[in-house]
Amino acid sequence: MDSIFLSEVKVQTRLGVPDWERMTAQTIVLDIEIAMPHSLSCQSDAIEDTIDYGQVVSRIRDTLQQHSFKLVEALAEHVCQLILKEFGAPWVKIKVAKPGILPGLKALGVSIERQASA
Ligand SMILES: Nc1nc2c(c(=O)[nH]1)N=C([C@H](O)[C@@H](O)CO)CN2
Repeated sequence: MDSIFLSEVKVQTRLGVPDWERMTAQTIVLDIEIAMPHSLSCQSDAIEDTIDYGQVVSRIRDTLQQHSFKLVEALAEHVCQLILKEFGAPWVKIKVAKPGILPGLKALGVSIERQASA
């Protein structure tokens, strides 16, 4: 399986269980792996034959600016479903990290993976 990876993508979004936390945007960090539907672009050298990672990042920033979530789990699911449906990926794995939330640790969050439904 060929895949695209996006490491430590910083995104501004409103996220958190308490209402006050969702009143202003905070920085979250995403690590994303996206399976490619095929490996055609390796031979064709054409952007049309692959998932354009620049468009993926742009779409994620756009949707997370418009939406607000309480849980990192719900945010991760939203981004997974967007990538599967809008970019035709067969599989995606996402790690969502919230840095600097609790004292004594660098970041916390979730990692989920999803497959496109048949
Ligand atoms: N499993 C989770 N636990 C918690 C979350 C979450 O998104 N998933 N969020 C919070 C709060 O938003 C916290 O990060 C800041 O007040 C607590 N636990």
